[in-house]
Amino acid sequence: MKVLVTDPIADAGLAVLRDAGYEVETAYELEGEALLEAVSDANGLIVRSGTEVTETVLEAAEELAIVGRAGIGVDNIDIDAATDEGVIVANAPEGNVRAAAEHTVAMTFAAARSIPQAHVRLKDGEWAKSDYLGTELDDKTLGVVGLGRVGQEVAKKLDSMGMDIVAYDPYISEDRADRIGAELVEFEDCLEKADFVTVHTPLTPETEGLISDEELELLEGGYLINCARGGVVDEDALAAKVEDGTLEGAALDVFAEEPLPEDSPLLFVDDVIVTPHLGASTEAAQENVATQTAEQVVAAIEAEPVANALNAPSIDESAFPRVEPYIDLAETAGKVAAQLLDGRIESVEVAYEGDIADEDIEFVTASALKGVFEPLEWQVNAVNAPQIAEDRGVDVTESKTHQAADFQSLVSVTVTNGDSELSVDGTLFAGNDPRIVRIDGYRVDAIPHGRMVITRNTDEPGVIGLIGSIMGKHGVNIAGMFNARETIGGEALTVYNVDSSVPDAAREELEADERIIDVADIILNGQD
Ligand SMILES: NC(=O)C1=CN([C@@H]2O[C@H](COP(=O)(O)OP(=O)(O)OC[C@H]3O[C@@H](n4cnc5c(N)ncnc54)[C@H](O)[C@@H]3O)[C@@H](O)[C@H]2O)C=CC1
Ligand SMILES: O=C(O)C(=O)COP(=O)(O)O
Repeated sequence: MKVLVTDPIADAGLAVLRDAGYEVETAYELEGEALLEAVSDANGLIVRSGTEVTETVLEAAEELAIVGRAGIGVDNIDIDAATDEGVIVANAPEGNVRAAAEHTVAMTFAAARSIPQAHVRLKDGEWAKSDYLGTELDDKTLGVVGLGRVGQEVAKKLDSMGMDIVAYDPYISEDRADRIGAELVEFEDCLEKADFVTVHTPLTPETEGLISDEELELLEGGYLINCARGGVVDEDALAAKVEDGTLEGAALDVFAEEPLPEDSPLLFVDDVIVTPHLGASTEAAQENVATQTAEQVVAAIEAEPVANALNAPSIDESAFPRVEPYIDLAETAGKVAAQLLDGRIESVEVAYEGDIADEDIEFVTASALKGVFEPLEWQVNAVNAPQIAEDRGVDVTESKTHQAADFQSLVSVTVTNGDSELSVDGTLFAGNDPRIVRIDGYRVDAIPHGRMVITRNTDEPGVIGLIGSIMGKHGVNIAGMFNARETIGGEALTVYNVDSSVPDAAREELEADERIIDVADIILNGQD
C-alpha cells in the first residue's frame, strides 16, 4: 500500500502511515504529468491547500481509496469527481480551529495598531511613532460572516476582549449564536453595524465574491479581516476601498491566487497587511491535523469507517463493531437480488427488522446498493453506489421496523424491474454468522460465501440428481446445497455453494431440460 503526500504534513502523521506498514512517498509541489504519475499507484493521497486535486488527477489515481485533507478547506478538491471515482474525501475539521482563530485575532490587532507597518519602518531605522494612532478593539463591534467552528472561536475570544458581536450565517440557529453571545443579523446589517468584519465561510459558488464594492461601502470606516479563503472577498474592490480611505485597513491571510498572489493589488496597498496562508501553521495544529488525517487514510485503506468523510456514508466508530457484519450481508443480498432479477432495475428497497433497525445503517444501505450495482458497473463501492443509483434513475428507499418476526435482526433487499420484484433476506446467526434466509419468498439457509448457483425448477423426482450430475460432468464441485419449494410438485428453488463457475456448456445442458426454469451463477466476495 502506498500513500502519496503532496503537501508538507507533520512527522507525526507520516509516522502513523509507516506504523501501518505503508510505503510513504512525500513529493511536494508536484504538477501536471509528474503528479499524475505519482498518484497512479497510490492507495491514499494526503494534501493541504497546495495541491489541486482535479478530475484528471482522480481519474489517473486508479488505486485510490481516499484523499485526506490535513486541514479544513476542501475547495482544492473536486469532491464530485472523487465520488464518481468511488474515492472518499475526508478532512480534519477540528485540529487547526484554534490556530486559525488565534491568527485571526492576531491579524485584527495587527491591523488596528498597524504593527507590521511600524515594525518595518523601525527595522529600517525610522522612529515613526507619530504616524500611528491606532484603534482599540474594546467596545467596538465585530461582524462575523460565517459563524462556524473558526468564526465561533474568534467571536468568543474577541467577546472576551470587550467587543460586541454580530454575526451573519444563514445556516445556523439563533440559539447557537445566543450561546456564544452573538446577535444573528442580516448580511447588510452585519456589515453596517461592524467596525471590524471577519470572514469565516468556506469558498463555494455561493460565497465566491460575497464581499465586493457595495458590501465594502457598508463597512465604511472599518476594517476587513479574511483568514478564511481568498475569492470570498473581491481583491480589486478591497484594495480600492482601502486605498481611497473608505476602509481604514484590511488584513488577509488568504488569496484568490496562491501561492504568491503576484498580481493582487492588495500587496501594494500600505494599509493592507498580509501573511502567506499561515492560519493553520502552528506546531500543535499541524500535529493534530496530520495525525487525524493519517488515521483516516489508514481506516479507508483498511475498509473501516472514516470519521470525517465528506462524500461517503459514515458510521459512528463505537457502533462499527455492531454494524460491520451487516455491511457484507447487505452487499451479498444486493448482489443475489440483482443477479436473479432480469431486466433493468427500477427500484431498490433496503428494509431493516429487529435490533439492526436501531443502528446507524446509512453505510449498510450504501453497501446493499454496491451489491446491486456491482454486477452491472465497473468499480462500484459504498462511496459512489448512491450516486450511481441517482444517475441511473433508480429509486432507493430504506425502511425500518423494530419488530422482528423470525430473527433477531433481518436485512432485506428488494429490487424491482417494473414488472416484478425480488427480495433477498439475510440475517446473522449467533451474532456474526451470516446467512441468506429467504430468496424470492423461498425459505432457505444458505451460507453467502464464494460462489453460488441458484436454480429454479419444477419439484419433481430426479431433478436435483440431474442438476448434480450435469454439474459433476462439467467439473463443478458442489460444496453444499439447500432446497426449498412452494408446494409439493410446484416450483422449487435450490441454492448450491460451488467451488468454480458453471461453464456455458453445463448451463445450456441444464436449461435444455424443460423442468429447469433458470440457472443463476452468482459471484460473492470478490471471486471470479
Ligand atoms: N487561513 C487558514 O489557514 C485557515 C483557514 N480556514 C478556513 O476558514 C473557513 C472556516 O472554517 P470552519 O469554521 O472550520 O468551517 P465551518 O464549516 O465550521 O464554518 C463555516 C460557516 O460558514 C457558514 N456559511 C456558509 N455559507 C455561508 C454564506 N453564504 N454566508 C454566511 N455564512 C455562510 C456555514 O453555515 C458555517 O457555519 C474555511 O474556509 C476554512 O477553509 C480554516 C483553518 C485554517
Ligand atoms: O485548513 C484550512 O482550511 C486551511 O486553510 C489551512 O491550510 P493549509 O493546510 O495551511 O494549507
